[in-house]
Order: sequence, then structure tokens, then C-alpha cells
Amino acid sequence: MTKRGMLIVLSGPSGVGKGTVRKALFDEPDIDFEYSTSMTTRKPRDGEKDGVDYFFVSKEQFEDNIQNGEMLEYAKYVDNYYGTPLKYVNETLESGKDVFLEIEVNGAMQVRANCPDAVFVFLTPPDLMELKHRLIGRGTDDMDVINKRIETAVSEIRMMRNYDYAVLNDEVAKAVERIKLIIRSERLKVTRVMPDYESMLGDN
Ligand SMILES: Nc1ncnc2c1ncn2[C@@H]1O[C@H](COP(=O)(O)OP(=O)(O)OP(=O)(O)O)[C@@H](O)[C@H]1O
Ligand SMILES: Nc1nc2c(ncn2[C@@H]2O[C@H](COP(=O)(O)O)[C@@H](O)[C@H]2O)c(=O)[nH]1
Repeated sequence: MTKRGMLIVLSGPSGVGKGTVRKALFDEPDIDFEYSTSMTTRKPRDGEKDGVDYFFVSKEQFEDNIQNGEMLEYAKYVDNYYGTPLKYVNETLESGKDVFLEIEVNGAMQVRANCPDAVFVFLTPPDLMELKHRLIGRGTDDMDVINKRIETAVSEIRMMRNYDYAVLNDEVAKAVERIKLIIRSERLKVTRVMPDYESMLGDN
């Protein structure tokens, strides 16, 4: 029987650098995670591609997917829905591949309730001023949206206590190394390696 893959959930306030750190992590030669593309009702930003950055759908389509039980998790974040399609995650994990989710905290807590073996990592900014600078510097949102995201960030950072690991994103390369360390130690957990030993021991 194929061993189920590992599910990693990366959260943290908008603008902390989740996407930047994930892309740098995926460039590492020894990292082989499948990225789960989220679904959202937010309008695409310049350069964002449907099916790559997100599956961009209408509010009606998103609500239909919720009703049909097609979402692993979902949340309303600053006036839009965001969520993880269930089928891709399940099929990929079942095939033995590892899956990476990049989602906000309310969705992450739904995953925590349904996937107890998942690994939960919270990416933190050095401080709130730096977070605001990053959001402004990214240049994708107007000040009204940025202020709402900073407001939300305060309650999100309070949720960090519900995660397994906190990773400071002061420098992208350092954050990547910290996450790699987490992945390495998670792979050594007894609960993950025990099934291999059980099959080695057979009926003895
Ligand atoms: N360690 C860092 N130091 C300085 N700037 C950074 C760092 N990490 C990311 N950034 C910058 O911060 C901005 C926000 O990063 P990014 O879009 O990856 O954040 P995010 O957490 O994925 O945001 P969202 O949740 O809104 O998608 C980008 O302009 C990125 O280049
Ligand atoms: N609960 C979920 N949150 C998600 C998902 N995909 C992205 N996100 C988070 O939403 C905010 C805003 O994203 P943005 O692209 O508009 O900047 C950010 O925190 C994302 O991590 C998801 O599938 N579920």
C-alpha cells in the first residue's frame, strides 16, 4: 500500500511573504511538494493566471462548491471567499505525494480539525510596520484594502499559538532554511516512520 503523503499548511498574515518563501522553497533541489492551487472570488491582479495563481470563480460558483462538499476548507477574508478544493489534495496525498497549502488562519484551523497528521507552520513578520511596508511595496492593493489586511493581521498573529511551528520571515533564505529543518524533523517522527518498520517486522 502506498504511504499517504505529508500535508504542510503555511499560514501567516497577508504580505508576510508566504508566496515568496514558498516559491524559494520549491526551487530547492531536495524539496518536492505539490502546491494546491486555491479557489477565490477575488478579482485577478495584473499578471495573475487562472489555474496557476488561483482558480478565479464567481461567488455563486464558490457557494455551490461549498454546498456540494467540494472544499477541504474555506474562509471569507476581506470581502472575498478563499478555499482549498478537496479532490486534488486527497488524490495527491493518496498517491503518496506531499502537498503544500498556503492559506489564512481560519481555513487552517478547519484543516487542523480534519487532518490531524498535517503540519502547521505560521510565518511571522519582524513587526507590523514591516508587514505594512511589504504590502505597500508589493503594489497590488489600495490603502483601504491594505489597512483591512493589517487589521486582520493582528487577530491572525494571535492565532499563532494554535500552530506547530513559528517561522520568522526576516530574510527569505533564512525562512526557507527554517522550513526545511521543520520538514526534515517531521519526516523522522515515529508516527510517520512506524508503518515502514511494521511492514519490515511482518508477523514477527
Ligand atoms: N523576507 C522578506 N524581506 C523583505 N520583503 C519580503 C520578504 N519576504 C517577502 N517580501 C516581499 O513582501 C511582499 C509580500 O510578499 P508575498 O506576496 O509573498 O506575501 P504573502 O504572505 O504571500 O501575501 P498574501 O497572503 O497576500 O498572498 C512582496 O513584495 C515580497 O517581495
Ligand atoms: N482559507 C484560505 N485562505 C487562502 C486560500 N488561498 C489564499 N488564502 C489566503 O487569503 C489571503 C489573501 O490572499 P490574496 O491572494 O488576496 O493576497 C492570504 O492570507 C492568503 O494566504 C485558501 O485556499 N484558503
